[in-house]
Amino acid sequence: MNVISLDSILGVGELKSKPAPAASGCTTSSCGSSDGPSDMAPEVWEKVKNHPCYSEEAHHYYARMHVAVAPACNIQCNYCNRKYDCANESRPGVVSEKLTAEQAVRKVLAVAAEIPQLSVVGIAGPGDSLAAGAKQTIETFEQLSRLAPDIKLCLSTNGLALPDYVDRIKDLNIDHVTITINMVDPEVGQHIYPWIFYDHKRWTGIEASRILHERQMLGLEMLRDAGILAKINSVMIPGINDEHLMDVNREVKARGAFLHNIMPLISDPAHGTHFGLTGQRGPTAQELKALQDRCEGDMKLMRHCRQCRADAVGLLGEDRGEEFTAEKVMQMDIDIDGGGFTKRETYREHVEAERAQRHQSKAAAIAEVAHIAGEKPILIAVATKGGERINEHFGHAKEFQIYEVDARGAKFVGHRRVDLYCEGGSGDEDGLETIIQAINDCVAVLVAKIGGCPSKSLEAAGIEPVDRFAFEYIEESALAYYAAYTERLGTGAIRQKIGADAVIRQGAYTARRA
Ligand SMILES: C[S@@+](CC[C@H](N)C(=O)[O-])C[C@H]1O[C@@H](n2cnc3c(N)ncnc32)[C@H](O)[C@@H]1O
Ligand code: SF4
Ligand code: SF4
Repeated sequence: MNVISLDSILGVGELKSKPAPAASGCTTSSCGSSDGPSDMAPEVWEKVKNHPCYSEEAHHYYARMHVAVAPACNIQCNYCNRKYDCANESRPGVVSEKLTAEQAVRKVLAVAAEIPQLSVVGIAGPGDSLAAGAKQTIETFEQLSRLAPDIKLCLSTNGLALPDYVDRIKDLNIDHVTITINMVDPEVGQHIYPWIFYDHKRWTGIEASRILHERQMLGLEMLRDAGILAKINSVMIPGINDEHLMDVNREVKARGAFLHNIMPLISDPAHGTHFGLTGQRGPTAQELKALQDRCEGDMKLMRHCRQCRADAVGLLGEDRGEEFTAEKVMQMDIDIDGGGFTKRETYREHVEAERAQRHQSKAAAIAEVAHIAGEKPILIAVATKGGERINEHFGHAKEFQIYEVDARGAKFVGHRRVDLYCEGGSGDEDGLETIIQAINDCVAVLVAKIGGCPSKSLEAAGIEPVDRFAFEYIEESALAYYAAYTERLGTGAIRQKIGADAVIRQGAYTARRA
Protein backbone atom coordinates (compact mmCIF):
# COMPACT_ATOMS: atom_id res chain seq x y z
CA MET A 1 0.00 0.00 0.00
CA ASN A 2 1.19 3.49 -0.76
CA VAL A 3 1.67 5.23 2.61
CA ILE A 4 0.47 8.83 2.75
CA SER A 5 1.85 10.88 5.64
CA LEU A 6 -0.59 11.40 8.52
CA ASP A 7 0.69 14.94 8.78
CA SER A 8 -0.58 15.63 5.28
CA ILE A 9 -4.07 14.36 6.21
CA LEU A 10 -4.01 16.58 9.28
CA GLY A 11 -2.60 19.52 7.32
CA VAL A 12 0.65 19.65 9.31
CA GLY A 13 4.02 20.42 7.66
CA GLU A 14 6.15 17.44 6.62
CA LEU A 15 8.84 16.26 9.02
CA LYS A 16 12.19 15.03 7.83
CA SER A 17 11.81 11.29 7.58
CA LYS A 18 13.93 8.28 6.89
CA PRO A 19 12.62 5.29 4.91
CA ALA A 20 11.80 2.27 7.05
CA PRO A 21 14.45 -0.46 6.93
CA ALA A 22 13.43 -3.97 5.91
CA ALA A 23 11.51 -6.00 8.49
CA SER A 24 12.89 -8.74 10.64
CA GLY A 25 11.77 -10.53 13.81
CA CYS A 26 10.79 -8.53 16.84
CA THR A 27 10.79 -9.92 20.33
CA THR A 28 9.50 -7.14 22.56
CA SER A 29 5.86 -6.84 23.53
CA SER A 30 6.00 -3.11 22.94
CA CYS A 31 6.79 -3.72 19.31
CA GLY A 32 4.30 -6.09 17.67
CA SER A 33 2.34 -6.54 14.48
CA SER A 34 -1.06 -5.42 13.22
CA ASP A 35 -2.55 -8.24 15.35
CA GLY A 36 -1.04 -6.59 18.42
CA PRO A 37 1.76 -7.49 20.80
CA SER A 38 2.57 -11.18 21.18
CA ASP A 39 1.53 -11.15 24.88
CA MET A 40 -2.01 -9.80 24.27
CA ALA A 41 -5.14 -11.62 23.08
CA PRO A 42 -6.34 -10.21 19.70
CA GLU A 43 -9.79 -9.31 21.13
CA VAL A 44 -8.12 -7.28 23.90
CA TRP A 45 -5.81 -5.58 21.39
CA GLU A 46 -8.89 -4.67 19.34
CA LYS A 47 -10.29 -2.85 22.39
CA VAL A 48 -7.10 -0.99 23.31
CA LYS A 49 -5.24 -0.38 20.06
CA ASN A 50 -6.83 3.02 19.40
CA HIS A 51 -7.18 4.09 23.03
CA PRO A 52 -4.49 6.69 23.83
CA CYS A 53 -4.39 5.78 27.55
CA TYR A 54 -4.59 1.98 27.33
CA SER A 55 -1.93 1.71 24.59
CA GLU A 56 1.29 3.73 24.73
CA GLU A 57 1.65 3.31 20.99
CA ALA A 58 -1.88 4.64 20.35
CA HIS A 59 -1.20 7.90 22.17
CA HIS A 60 1.06 9.03 19.34
CA TYR A 61 -1.91 8.90 16.93
CA TYR A 62 -5.17 9.21 18.85
CA ALA A 63 -6.82 11.87 20.96
CA ARG A 64 -9.22 11.74 23.88
CA MET A 65 -11.60 14.24 25.35
CA HIS A 66 -13.17 14.51 28.79
CA VAL A 67 -16.63 16.00 29.27
CA ALA A 68 -17.17 17.57 32.68
CA VAL A 69 -20.71 16.42 33.46
CA ALA A 70 -20.02 14.97 36.94
CA PRO A 71 -19.49 17.80 39.44
CA ALA A 72 -20.34 16.01 42.71
CA CYS A 73 -18.46 13.39 44.67
CA ASN A 74 -19.47 10.78 47.25
CA ILE A 75 -16.12 10.66 49.08
CA GLN A 76 -13.35 13.05 50.08
CA CYS A 77 -9.70 12.41 49.21
CA ASN A 78 -7.06 14.40 51.09
CA TYR A 79 -5.48 15.45 47.77
CA CYS A 80 -8.60 16.82 46.07
CA ASN A 81 -10.14 20.29 46.14
CA ARG A 82 -12.51 20.90 43.25
CA LYS A 83 -13.25 24.47 44.38
CA TYR A 84 -9.80 25.63 43.27
CA ASP A 85 -9.90 26.26 39.54
CA CYS A 86 -7.34 27.66 37.15
CA ALA A 87 -7.82 27.86 33.38
CA ASN A 88 -4.07 27.56 32.71
CA GLU A 89 -3.45 24.54 34.84
CA SER A 90 -3.51 20.98 33.66
CA ARG A 91 -4.24 18.59 36.50
CA PRO A 92 -7.07 16.27 37.52
CA GLY A 93 -10.29 17.74 38.87
CA VAL A 94 -9.79 21.13 37.18
CA VAL A 95 -12.42 22.41 34.73
CA SER A 96 -13.30 25.73 33.13
CA GLU A 97 -17.02 24.97 32.87
CA LYS A 98 -19.35 22.20 33.94
CA LEU A 99 -21.70 20.84 31.28
CA THR A 100 -25.16 19.35 31.09
CA ALA A 101 -25.49 16.04 29.21
CA GLU A 102 -26.97 17.90 26.24
CA GLN A 103 -24.08 20.39 26.10
CA ALA A 104 -21.59 17.54 26.46
CA VAL A 105 -23.02 15.61 23.50
CA ARG A 106 -22.95 18.73 21.32
CA LYS A 107 -19.36 19.39 22.33
CA VAL A 108 -18.28 15.82 21.50
CA LEU A 109 -19.86 16.00 18.05
CA ALA A 110 -18.18 19.36 17.41
CA VAL A 111 -14.76 18.03 18.46
CA ALA A 112 -15.23 14.77 16.53
CA ALA A 113 -15.97 16.71 13.35
CA GLU A 114 -12.89 18.90 13.79
CA ILE A 115 -10.31 16.44 15.19
CA PRO A 116 -10.18 13.15 13.24
CA GLN A 117 -7.74 11.72 15.81
CA LEU A 118 -10.53 11.62 18.41
CA SER A 119 -11.13 8.01 19.42
CA VAL A 120 -12.26 8.19 23.07
CA VAL A 121 -14.70 10.22 25.17
CA GLY A 122 -14.24 9.90 28.91
CA ILE A 123 -16.01 11.18 31.99
CA ALA A 124 -13.47 11.85 34.73
CA GLY A 125 -15.09 14.38 36.99
CA PRO A 126 -14.43 17.00 38.06
CA GLY A 127 -16.17 14.90 40.77
CA ASP A 128 -17.10 11.22 40.42
CA SER A 129 -18.76 9.91 37.27
CA LEU A 130 -21.01 7.56 39.29
CA ALA A 131 -21.89 9.86 42.21
CA ALA A 132 -25.29 11.55 42.56
CA GLY A 133 -27.08 8.76 40.73
CA ALA A 134 -24.75 8.87 37.70
CA LYS A 135 -27.63 10.52 35.86
CA GLN A 136 -25.65 12.92 33.64
CA THR A 137 -22.99 10.28 32.91
CA ILE A 138 -25.53 7.73 31.71
CA GLU A 139 -27.53 10.26 29.72
CA THR A 140 -24.38 11.51 27.95
CA PHE A 141 -23.19 8.02 27.07
CA GLU A 142 -26.65 6.87 25.95
CA GLN A 143 -26.81 9.65 23.38
CA LEU A 144 -23.20 9.26 22.24
CA SER A 145 -23.45 5.52 21.70
CA ARG A 146 -26.29 6.30 19.29
CA LEU A 147 -24.87 9.39 17.57
CA ALA A 148 -21.15 8.53 17.32
CA PRO A 149 -20.89 4.75 17.71
CA ASP A 150 -17.28 4.62 16.42
CA ILE A 151 -16.02 6.58 19.42
CA LYS A 152 -15.07 4.57 22.51
CA LEU A 153 -16.61 5.44 25.86
CA CYS A 154 -14.62 5.49 29.06
CA LEU A 155 -15.29 6.47 32.68
CA SER A 156 -13.32 7.09 35.87
CA THR A 157 -14.61 6.44 39.36
CA ASN A 158 -13.44 6.01 42.94
CA GLY A 159 -15.40 2.73 42.86
CA LEU A 160 -17.75 3.33 45.79
CA ALA A 161 -20.91 3.19 43.63
CA LEU A 162 -19.42 0.97 40.91
CA PRO A 163 -21.05 -2.38 41.87
CA ASP A 164 -24.49 -0.77 41.38
CA TYR A 165 -23.65 0.26 37.79
CA VAL A 166 -21.68 -2.56 36.18
CA ASP A 167 -24.75 -3.95 34.36
CA ARG A 168 -25.63 -0.50 33.02
CA ILE A 169 -22.00 0.07 31.96
CA LYS A 170 -22.08 -3.21 30.05
CA ASP A 171 -25.40 -2.30 28.35
CA LEU A 172 -23.93 1.00 27.21
CA ASN A 173 -20.94 -0.76 25.58
CA ILE A 174 -18.46 1.03 27.80
CA ASP A 175 -15.32 -1.06 27.33
CA HIS A 176 -12.99 0.86 29.63
CA VAL A 177 -13.41 1.76 33.29
CA THR A 178 -10.80 3.35 35.55
CA ILE A 179 -10.99 2.87 39.33
CA THR A 180 -8.76 4.87 41.65
CA ILE A 181 -7.45 2.45 44.26
CA ASN A 182 -4.91 3.90 46.66
CA MET A 183 -4.99 1.18 49.32
CA VAL A 184 -6.08 -2.37 50.05
CA ASP A 185 -5.71 -1.92 53.80
CA PRO A 186 -8.16 0.40 55.62
CA GLU A 187 -5.37 1.23 58.13
CA VAL A 188 -3.60 2.96 55.25
CA GLY A 189 -6.86 4.29 53.77
CA GLN A 190 -7.79 6.27 56.87
CA HIS A 191 -4.84 8.62 56.16
CA ILE A 192 -6.13 9.30 52.64
CA TYR A 193 -9.93 9.44 53.02
CA PRO A 194 -11.47 11.57 55.82
CA TRP A 195 -15.02 10.51 54.90
CA ILE A 196 -17.29 8.73 52.45
CA PHE A 197 -21.05 9.03 51.88
CA TYR A 198 -22.63 5.61 51.50
CA ASP A 199 -26.07 4.09 52.12
CA HIS A 200 -27.58 7.50 53.06
CA LYS A 201 -24.95 8.04 55.72
CA ARG A 202 -21.57 9.73 56.20
CA TRP A 203 -18.84 7.36 57.40
CA THR A 204 -15.44 8.42 58.79
CA GLY A 205 -12.19 6.84 60.01
CA ILE A 206 -11.23 3.25 59.39
CA GLU A 207 -14.86 2.19 58.83
CA ALA A 208 -15.09 4.55 55.83
CA SER A 209 -11.95 3.05 54.28
CA ARG A 210 -13.13 -0.50 54.94
CA ILE A 211 -16.42 0.09 53.07
CA LEU A 212 -14.61 1.84 50.21
CA HIS A 213 -12.08 -0.99 49.92
CA GLU A 214 -14.77 -3.71 49.85
CA ARG A 215 -16.80 -1.85 47.22
CA GLN A 216 -13.69 -1.27 45.06
CA MET A 217 -12.70 -4.94 45.12
CA LEU A 218 -16.28 -6.05 44.38
CA GLY A 219 -16.61 -3.55 41.51
CA LEU A 220 -13.31 -4.70 40.00
CA GLU A 221 -14.32 -8.37 40.15
CA MET A 222 -17.69 -7.53 38.56
CA LEU A 223 -15.95 -5.68 35.70
CA ARG A 224 -13.69 -8.70 35.10
CA ASP A 225 -16.72 -11.03 35.02
CA ALA A 226 -18.50 -8.68 32.59
CA GLY A 227 -15.48 -8.61 30.24
CA ILE A 228 -14.87 -4.87 30.73
CA LEU A 229 -11.24 -3.72 30.81
CA ALA A 230 -10.26 -2.07 34.08
CA LYS A 231 -7.42 0.38 34.54
CA ILE A 232 -6.38 1.14 38.11
CA ASN A 233 -5.19 4.62 39.04
CA SER A 234 -3.15 4.90 42.23
CA VAL A 235 -1.83 8.16 43.63
CA MET A 236 1.66 7.68 45.10
CA ILE A 237 1.85 9.50 48.44
CA PRO A 238 5.33 9.17 49.99
CA GLY A 239 5.28 7.91 53.57
CA ILE A 240 1.57 7.02 53.36
CA ASN A 241 1.01 4.47 50.60
CA ASP A 242 4.23 4.31 48.54
CA GLU A 243 5.45 0.92 49.77
CA HIS A 244 1.85 -0.27 50.13
CA LEU A 245 1.19 0.24 46.38
CA MET A 246 3.08 -3.02 45.78
CA ASP A 247 0.25 -4.77 47.70
CA VAL A 248 -2.34 -2.80 45.72
CA ASN A 249 -0.65 -3.91 42.50
CA ARG A 250 -0.75 -7.55 43.56
CA GLU A 251 -4.42 -7.45 44.65
CA VAL A 252 -5.73 -5.68 41.54
CA LYS A 253 -3.72 -7.97 39.29
CA ALA A 254 -5.28 -10.97 41.06
CA ARG A 255 -8.72 -9.53 40.24
CA GLY A 256 -8.01 -9.18 36.53
CA ALA A 257 -7.09 -5.48 36.19
CA PHE A 258 -5.60 -4.75 32.76
CA LEU A 259 -3.36 -1.77 33.48
CA HIS A 260 -1.94 -0.03 36.57
CA ASN A 261 -1.35 3.72 36.41
CA ILE A 262 0.70 4.87 39.40
CA MET A 263 0.62 8.68 39.36
CA PRO A 264 2.54 11.17 41.49
CA LEU A 265 0.66 13.12 44.16
CA ILE A 266 0.20 16.79 43.23
CA SER A 267 0.12 18.79 46.46
CA ASP A 268 0.76 22.47 45.83
CA PRO A 269 -0.33 24.39 48.98
CA ALA A 270 -2.03 26.94 46.67
CA HIS A 271 -4.60 24.30 45.68
CA GLY A 272 -5.92 24.24 49.25
CA THR A 273 -6.05 20.46 49.62
CA HIS A 274 -5.47 18.81 52.98
CA PHE A 275 -2.16 17.35 51.78
CA GLY A 276 -1.12 20.66 50.21
CA LEU A 277 -1.80 22.54 53.41
CA THR A 278 -0.09 20.00 55.68
CA GLY A 279 3.09 19.93 53.59
CA GLN A 280 2.72 16.35 52.31
CA ARG A 281 5.20 16.09 49.43
CA GLY A 282 4.73 14.24 46.16
CA PRO A 283 7.34 11.71 44.92
CA THR A 284 10.34 12.67 42.78
CA ALA A 285 10.33 11.37 39.21
CA GLN A 286 13.05 8.90 40.16
CA GLU A 287 11.04 7.58 43.15
CA LEU A 288 7.99 7.17 40.93
CA LYS A 289 9.97 5.25 38.31
CA ALA A 290 11.55 2.99 40.92
CA LEU A 291 8.12 2.01 42.26
CA GLN A 292 6.70 1.49 38.76
CA ASP A 293 9.68 -0.72 37.93
CA ARG A 294 9.08 -2.83 41.05
CA CYS A 295 5.41 -3.28 40.15
CA GLU A 296 5.96 -4.05 36.46
CA GLY A 297 5.42 -7.74 35.82
CA ASP A 298 2.60 -9.66 34.18
CA MET A 299 0.33 -6.61 34.35
CA LYS A 300 1.28 -3.57 32.33
CA LEU A 301 2.17 -0.26 33.96
CA MET A 302 0.94 2.95 32.35
CA ARG A 303 3.88 5.35 32.12
CA HIS A 304 2.49 8.00 29.77
CA CYS A 305 -0.37 9.44 31.86
CA ARG A 306 -0.48 13.25 31.69
CA GLN A 307 -2.81 13.74 34.72
CA CYS A 308 -5.28 15.60 32.52
CA ARG A 309 -7.93 18.15 33.38
CA ALA A 310 -11.51 16.92 33.62
CA ASP A 311 -12.29 18.87 30.42
CA ALA A 312 -9.14 18.09 28.39
CA VAL A 313 -9.44 17.86 24.58
CA GLY A 314 -6.83 16.59 22.10
CA LEU A 315 -3.72 14.40 22.01
CA LEU A 316 -2.30 13.55 25.44
CA GLY A 317 -0.11 16.41 26.56
CA GLU A 318 -1.94 19.02 24.47
CA ASP A 319 -5.15 20.77 25.41
CA ARG A 320 -7.44 22.26 22.77
CA GLY A 321 -10.31 22.82 25.20
CA GLU A 322 -10.27 26.59 24.61
CA GLU A 323 -11.37 26.02 20.99
CA PHE A 324 -14.51 24.22 22.16
CA THR A 325 -16.04 26.22 25.02
CA ALA A 326 -19.84 25.76 25.49
CA GLU A 327 -20.34 29.24 23.98
CA LYS A 328 -18.24 28.50 20.87
CA VAL A 329 -19.84 25.08 20.42
CA MET A 330 -23.33 26.65 20.51
CA GLN A 331 -22.36 28.81 17.52
CA MET A 332 -20.89 25.94 15.50
CA ASP A 333 -22.79 24.31 12.69
CA ILE A 334 -22.75 20.70 13.88
CA ASP A 335 -23.46 17.62 11.80
CA ILE A 336 -25.50 15.75 14.39
CA ASP A 337 -25.19 12.48 12.49
CA GLY A 338 -21.81 11.14 13.59
CA GLY A 339 -20.09 14.49 12.75
CA GLY A 340 -16.97 13.84 10.65
CA PHE A 341 -17.28 10.04 10.63
CA THR A 342 -15.75 9.62 7.14
CA LYS A 343 -12.79 11.81 8.02
CA ARG A 344 -12.14 9.72 11.15
CA GLU A 345 -12.42 6.49 9.20
CA THR A 346 -9.90 7.68 6.58
CA TYR A 347 -7.54 8.82 9.31
CA ARG A 348 -7.72 5.41 11.04
CA GLU A 349 -6.92 3.57 7.82
CA HIS A 350 -3.80 5.66 7.37
CA VAL A 351 -2.77 5.14 10.98
CA GLU A 352 -2.97 1.37 10.43
CA ALA A 353 -0.62 1.67 7.45
CA GLU A 354 1.83 3.96 9.27
CA ARG A 355 1.83 1.71 12.31
CA ALA A 356 2.69 -1.33 10.21
CA GLN A 357 5.60 0.60 8.71
CA ARG A 358 6.77 1.72 12.17
CA HIS A 359 6.65 -1.86 13.50
CA GLN A 360 8.94 -2.94 10.67
CA SER A 361 11.34 -0.10 11.25
CA LYS A 362 11.55 -0.78 15.02
CA ALA A 363 11.99 -4.52 14.46
CA ALA A 364 14.88 -3.84 12.07
CA ALA A 365 16.51 -1.50 14.61
CA ILE A 366 16.20 -4.18 17.32
CA ALA A 367 17.74 -6.78 15.01
CA GLU A 368 20.76 -4.46 14.61
CA VAL A 369 21.53 -4.65 18.35
CA ALA A 370 20.79 -8.34 18.89
CA HIS A 371 24.53 -9.05 19.28
CA ILE A 372 24.68 -7.04 22.53
CA ALA A 373 21.84 -8.86 24.30
CA GLY A 374 22.34 -9.30 28.05
CA GLU A 375 23.89 -5.87 28.66
CA LYS A 376 22.38 -3.63 31.34
CA PRO A 377 19.77 -1.11 30.12
CA ILE A 378 20.57 2.60 30.01
CA LEU A 379 18.26 5.59 30.39
CA ILE A 380 18.14 8.25 27.69
CA ALA A 381 16.31 11.61 27.83
CA VAL A 382 14.73 12.93 24.62
CA ALA A 383 13.58 16.41 23.60
CA THR A 384 10.49 16.01 21.43
CA LYS A 385 7.47 17.95 20.24
CA GLY A 386 5.71 14.70 19.31
CA GLY A 387 5.40 12.51 16.23
CA GLU A 388 7.81 9.99 17.85
CA ARG A 389 10.73 12.15 16.64
CA ILE A 390 13.69 13.97 18.18
CA ASN A 391 12.46 17.36 17.04
CA GLU A 392 12.84 19.81 19.94
CA HIS A 393 15.68 22.24 20.71
CA PHE A 394 17.22 21.57 24.14
CA GLY A 395 16.55 25.15 25.23
CA HIS A 396 12.88 25.05 24.24
CA ALA A 397 11.98 21.77 25.91
CA LYS A 398 9.33 22.00 28.63
CA GLU A 399 9.78 18.31 29.35
CA PHE A 400 12.02 15.39 28.46
CA GLN A 401 10.76 11.93 27.61
CA ILE A 402 12.70 9.11 29.22
CA TYR A 403 13.48 5.86 27.38
CA GLU A 404 14.98 2.72 28.87
CA VAL A 405 17.11 1.07 26.22
CA ASP A 406 18.70 -2.32 25.84
CA ALA A 407 18.92 -4.96 23.14
CA ARG A 408 15.21 -5.81 23.59
CA GLY A 409 14.16 -2.33 22.47
CA ALA A 410 13.69 1.27 23.56
CA LYS A 411 10.84 1.54 26.05
CA PHE A 412 9.13 4.79 27.06
CA VAL A 413 9.23 4.94 30.87
CA GLY A 414 8.05 8.45 31.71
CA HIS A 415 8.34 12.16 31.15
CA ARG A 416 10.05 14.76 33.30
CA ARG A 417 8.73 18.32 33.33
CA VAL A 418 11.42 21.00 33.58
CA ASP A 419 11.82 24.77 33.73
CA LEU A 420 12.56 26.28 30.33
CA TYR A 421 16.31 26.80 29.83
CA CYS A 422 15.93 29.49 27.11
CA GLU A 423 13.61 32.32 28.09
CA GLY A 424 13.81 35.14 25.55
CA GLY A 425 16.89 33.70 23.89
CA SER A 426 19.34 33.55 26.78
CA GLY A 427 20.20 30.53 28.86
CA ASP A 428 19.02 30.51 32.47
CA GLU A 429 21.43 28.77 34.87
CA ASP A 430 18.72 27.89 37.41
CA GLY A 431 16.68 26.32 34.59
CA LEU A 432 19.69 24.26 33.54
CA GLU A 433 20.19 23.13 37.11
CA THR A 434 16.63 21.80 37.35
CA ILE A 435 16.99 20.03 33.98
CA ILE A 436 20.19 18.29 35.06
CA GLN A 437 18.54 17.30 38.32
CA ALA A 438 15.44 15.97 36.48
CA ILE A 439 17.43 13.77 34.08
CA ASN A 440 20.40 12.90 36.29
CA ASP A 441 19.74 9.16 35.95
CA CYS A 442 20.19 9.35 32.14
CA VAL A 443 23.47 8.76 30.31
CA ALA A 444 22.53 10.98 27.34
CA VAL A 445 20.02 13.52 26.12
CA LEU A 446 18.96 13.36 22.44
CA VAL A 447 18.01 16.77 21.04
CA ALA A 448 17.35 18.49 17.69
CA LYS A 449 19.87 21.20 18.60
CA ILE A 450 21.82 22.44 21.63
CA GLY A 451 24.14 25.36 22.39
CA GLY A 452 27.77 25.14 23.53
CA CYS A 453 27.23 26.32 27.13
CA PRO A 454 24.54 23.85 28.17
CA SER A 455 26.48 21.09 26.36
CA LYS A 456 29.51 21.69 28.57
CA SER A 457 27.43 21.72 31.78
CA LEU A 458 25.68 18.50 30.78
CA GLU A 459 28.99 16.81 29.97
CA ALA A 460 30.39 17.93 33.33
CA ALA A 461 27.37 16.31 34.95
CA GLY A 462 28.02 13.00 33.12
CA ILE A 463 25.12 13.37 30.65
CA GLU A 464 26.13 13.29 26.97
CA PRO A 465 24.30 15.82 24.76
CA VAL A 466 23.59 14.23 21.34
CA ASP A 467 22.25 16.12 18.31
CA ARG A 468 23.33 13.77 15.51
CA PHE A 469 19.88 12.12 15.40
CA ALA A 470 18.00 15.42 14.90
CA PHE A 471 14.49 14.84 13.43
CA GLU A 472 14.92 11.05 13.31
CA TYR A 473 12.58 8.58 15.03
CA ILE A 474 13.21 8.28 18.77
CA GLU A 475 13.24 4.51 19.28
CA GLU A 476 15.46 3.69 16.31
CA SER A 477 17.88 6.50 17.28
CA ALA A 478 17.95 5.41 20.92
CA LEU A 479 18.89 1.89 19.82
CA ALA A 480 21.58 3.21 17.46
CA TYR A 481 22.96 5.30 20.34
CA TYR A 482 22.91 2.22 22.59
CA ALA A 483 24.90 0.22 20.04
CA ALA A 484 27.51 3.00 19.69
CA TYR A 485 27.68 3.47 23.47
CA THR A 486 28.31 -0.21 24.02
CA GLU A 487 30.87 -0.38 21.22
CA ARG A 488 32.72 2.58 22.72
CA LEU A 489 32.89 0.88 26.11
CA GLY A 490 33.33 -2.72 24.98
CA THR A 491 30.77 -5.37 25.89
CA GLY A 492 30.47 -6.20 29.55
CA ALA A 493 31.55 -2.72 30.58
CA ILE A 494 28.19 -0.94 30.71
CA ARG A 495 27.50 -1.88 34.31
CA GLN A 496 30.80 -0.37 35.49
CA LYS A 497 30.38 2.68 33.26
CA ILE A 498 26.85 3.36 34.53
CA GLY A 499 28.13 3.02 38.10
CA ALA A 500 31.01 5.41 37.36
CA ASP A 501 28.70 7.89 35.60
CA ALA A 502 26.35 7.85 38.56
CA VAL A 503 29.27 8.77 40.83
CA ILE A 504 30.26 11.62 38.44
CA ARG A 505 26.65 12.89 38.27
CA GLN A 506 26.23 12.75 42.05
CA GLY A 507 29.62 14.46 42.56
CA ALA A 508 28.79 17.18 40.03
CA TYR A 509 25.40 17.72 41.67
CA THR A 510 26.89 17.98 45.18
CA ALA A 511 29.54 20.39 43.88
CA ARG A 512 26.89 22.61 42.25
CA ARG A 513 24.82 22.62 45.46
CA ALA A 514 27.83 23.55 47.63
C1 LIG B 1 -10.41 14.05 39.31
S1 LIG B 1 -10.46 12.30 39.47
C2 LIG B 1 -12.03 11.95 38.77
C3 LIG B 1 -12.47 10.52 38.86
C4 LIG B 1 -12.84 9.99 40.25
N1 LIG B 1 -13.48 10.92 41.07
C5 LIG B 1 -11.61 9.40 40.91
O1 LIG B 1 -11.10 10.02 41.84
O2 LIG B 1 -11.20 8.34 40.51
C6 LIG B 1 -9.31 11.68 38.27
C7 LIG B 1 -8.01 11.13 38.84
O3 LIG B 1 -7.22 12.19 39.34
C8 LIG B 1 -6.61 11.79 40.53
N2 LIG B 1 -6.26 12.97 41.32
C9 LIG B 1 -7.10 13.93 41.79
N3 LIG B 1 -6.40 14.85 42.49
C10 LIG B 1 -5.09 14.47 42.45
C11 LIG B 1 -3.88 15.01 42.98
N4 LIG B 1 -3.89 16.11 43.73
N5 LIG B 1 -2.72 14.38 42.74
C12 LIG B 1 -2.70 13.25 41.98
N6 LIG B 1 -3.81 12.69 41.46
C13 LIG B 1 -4.99 13.28 41.68
C14 LIG B 1 -7.66 10.94 41.17
O4 LIG B 1 -7.13 10.11 42.17
C15 LIG B 1 -8.18 10.16 39.99
O5 LIG B 1 -7.39 9.01 39.77
S1 SF4 C 1 -12.90 10.59 44.40
FE1 SF4 C 1 -12.14 11.86 42.74
S2 SF4 C 1 -13.44 13.66 42.71
FE2 SF4 C 1 -13.84 12.58 44.66
S3 SF4 C 1 -12.55 13.61 46.11
FE3 SF4 C 1 -11.38 11.89 45.31
S4 SF4 C 1 -10.22 12.67 43.54
FE4 SF4 C 1 -11.80 14.18 44.08
S1 SF4 D 1 -5.47 11.45 33.03
FE1 SF4 D 1 -4.10 9.83 32.26
S2 SF4 D 1 -5.46 8.11 31.93
FE2 SF4 D 1 -6.79 9.94 32.07
S3 SF4 D 1 -7.02 10.72 29.96
FE3 SF4 D 1 -5.26 11.73 30.81
S4 SF4 D 1 -3.54 10.44 30.19
FE4 SF4 D 1 -5.36 9.19 29.97
